[in-house]
Amino acid sequence: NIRGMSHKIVNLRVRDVRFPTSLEQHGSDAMHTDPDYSAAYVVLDTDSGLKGFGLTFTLGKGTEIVLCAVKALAGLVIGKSLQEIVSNFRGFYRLLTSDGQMRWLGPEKGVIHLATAAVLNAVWDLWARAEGKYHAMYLSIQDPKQIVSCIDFRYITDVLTEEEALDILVKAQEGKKQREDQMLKEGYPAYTTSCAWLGYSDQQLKQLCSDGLKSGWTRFKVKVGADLEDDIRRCCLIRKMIGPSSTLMIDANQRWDVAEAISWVSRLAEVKPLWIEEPTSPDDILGHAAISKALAPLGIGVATGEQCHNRVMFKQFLQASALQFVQIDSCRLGSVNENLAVLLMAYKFQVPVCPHAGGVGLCELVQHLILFDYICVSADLRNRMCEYVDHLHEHFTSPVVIQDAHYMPPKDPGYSCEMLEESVNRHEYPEGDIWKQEIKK
Ligand SMILES: C[C@H](O)[C@@H](O)[C@@H](O)[C@H](O)C(=O)O
Ligand SMILES: [Mg+2]
Repeated sequence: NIRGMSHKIVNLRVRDVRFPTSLEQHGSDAMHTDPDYSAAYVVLDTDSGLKGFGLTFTLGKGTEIVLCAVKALAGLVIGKSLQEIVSNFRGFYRLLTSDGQMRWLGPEKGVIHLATAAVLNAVWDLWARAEGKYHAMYLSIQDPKQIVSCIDFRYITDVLTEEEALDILVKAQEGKKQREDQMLKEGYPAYTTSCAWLGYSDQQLKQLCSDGLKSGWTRFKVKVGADLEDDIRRCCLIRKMIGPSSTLMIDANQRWDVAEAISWVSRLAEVKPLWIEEPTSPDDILGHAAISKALAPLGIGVATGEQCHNRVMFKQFLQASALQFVQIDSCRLGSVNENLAVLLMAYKFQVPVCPHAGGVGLCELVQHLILFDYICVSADLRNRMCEYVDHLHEHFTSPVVIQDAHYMPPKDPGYSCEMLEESVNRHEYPEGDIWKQEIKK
């Protein structure tokens, strides 16, 4: 039992929470021109009174479909105790992802997988809270044996076996305490995407960039891909403002075909981007490999992952040298369980992990995964940074803390994605005040 209690899950509630971010073009990119940042927000109630909070990130209308999927999974969760789940977490992950009827919707991809992430994120939150009063989630994943027992190695044993994973984790125990102390002192390096959404005017870019520089940011991501001449102008403007020693990344959100990606990005080489993110279809592993090969001589890497369905695809991206930066996502993959597998594979291939964050709640969640990566797996900060986006943190009970462009480790118990009740009520779709007003307009 976990501190004397089994914490039986007696109810699962899920709510459709949406923020009208599209009104001001926050979050806009070459493919998502009107994103309303949203979440399928899950609350687990237990017989002990302890609650677990989880979410998956979606956009606007898509949320109602994710909600249906979460409800379809609820029967697999209600009635189980936390104790039962975590004593065979790999088995529970399989139960959710291998249901004989529902796996047809995936398997391990799309809406059903986003829903799985929402549910499992809430279980991880509950687990961390059950472990003790001041137990942030990233501290629950410290014991090598326990970590591997959470991972489903099915389909990846050709590159990573359970024994190898254990070996990596055991070796990384050395220096762990120093790294944890270092993180508590310095935080984990971050970059910002908030200055240069595609729908922002040049005036806005300039203002946000200069504000960003003043607050200590040195790494900036710019949206590209809709119009080449605009991209050249916007990227040059930003490069000029941030100077040659700051880092610039560009993100096309899947806009191009392979050849077009290569020629377009070659035209942007003068602004010296560190990476081009999602140049083409997120499913096109060999396409990404071709782009990586063509852009390597220009010193530009390929980054992808925010829409990479599962560990199997990450495995192939790594095998095919199709990416130079692994962008894990706390909700796209099957929660912590599947992200652990990807972190370990990335380590094996020595490819740096630079998580995708932003949206609503993604920064709150993924900070735990990247802290874990540094402290317990990679022990390396070279070429690594975690995305940060400056929207919607005020809706969380334990929002991320950024200091001098670094994520400071979360101190509150859990997985940091509990939302303020008031925020959920106001933004629930379509009944919340915010939407009643919007719909009237
Ligand atoms: C619709 C979203 O804002 C995306 O544009 C965003 O997640 C983006 O790809 C990112 O890398 O932050
Ligand atoms: Mg992106």
